[in-house]
Amino acid sequence: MTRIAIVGVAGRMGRTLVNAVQQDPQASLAGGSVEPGSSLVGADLGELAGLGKLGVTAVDSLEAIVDDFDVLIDFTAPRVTLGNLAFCAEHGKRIVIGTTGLDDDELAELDAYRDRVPFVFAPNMSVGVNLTLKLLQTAARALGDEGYDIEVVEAHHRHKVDAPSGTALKMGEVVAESLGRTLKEHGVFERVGQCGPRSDKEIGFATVRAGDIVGEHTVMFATEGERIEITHKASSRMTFAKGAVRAARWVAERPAGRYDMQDVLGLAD
Ligand SMILES: NC(=O)C1=CN([C@@H]2O[C@H](COP(=O)(O)OP(=O)(O)OC[C@H]3O[C@@H](n4cnc5c(N)ncnc54)[C@H](OP(=O)(O)O)[C@@H]3O)[C@@H](O)[C@H]2O)C=CC1
Ligand SMILES: O=C(O)C1=N[C@H](C(=O)O)C[C@H](O)C1
Repeated sequence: MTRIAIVGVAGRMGRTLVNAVQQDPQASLAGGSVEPGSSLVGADLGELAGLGKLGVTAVDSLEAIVDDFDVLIDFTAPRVTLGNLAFCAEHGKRIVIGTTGLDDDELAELDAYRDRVPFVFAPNMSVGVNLTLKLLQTAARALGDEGYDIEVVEAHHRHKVDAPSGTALKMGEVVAESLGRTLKEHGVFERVGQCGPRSDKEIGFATVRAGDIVGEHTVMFATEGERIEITHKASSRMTFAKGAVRAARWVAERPAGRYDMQDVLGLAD
């Protein structure tokens, strides 16, 4: 049985994760945290998640539950996540990180923990998106150098704070790597005004934010006469939450290292 605690348990993903842990017979809900000073400290996690009382209450400090859990699941914000990674290093815990929007410095800071903490870090925990990454690798190798323009389009709910999504960036990176390109050199994140025609090798990104869209990603390979689109649409956050719980069970048995969902799902090259 893997004992799991959830950081940001009152958030959109936090509440969904409570449901996913409860549905998994090999996982138990060991605790959950909310932001320090939150009015939800002491709230029952089951009630937060719409499941009725579970007898496990929200805390505002991981110290309070440090002996109760084996693996932390964190879908919050970059600085919060990095603090929790340090906590895990100090206390011999494991962590699954779904947080997106880390900048280059934050990514370097995260990476520095790879020898000290077993952790899974992935911008999208769904099986479907991770399979899509493999399809993109194949498509990019076959089409990318044959005159096909590559564009990534993503759509999310109106509350999302980072753009492009972590998944869109990952999709762009996979395509770029397959073609010996980099997003630093070839990524185009804005087109406005007299921006001129596109260049052959650029990889463009477009972002939609509207209503309650859970998460949609399309990578387009377009040339004269045809267009191929590889699309993933999430219709429920449970797909991410179930993946995260699967990752928590998986990482509970692993030595220190930085892993992603391709490792968890056995899809890594
Ligand atoms: N990898 C994946 O598969 C997925 C990743 N994500 C990513 O997960 C992240 C969260 O998304 P979402 O759930 O929609 O966002 P929410 O804003 O709904 O949830 C984040 C929660 O974290 C809480 N929080 C902030 N600081 C702390 C703290 N110090 N301790 C404990 N809790 C804290 C917030 O509380 P408060 O509201 O009080 O500030 C909030 O409840 C985003 O980066 C998103 O992109 C989302 C879905 C899937
Ligand atoms: O913020 C979200 O909601 C999501 N974020 C992730 C991302 O940035 O890729 C994954 C998913 O699409 C939902």
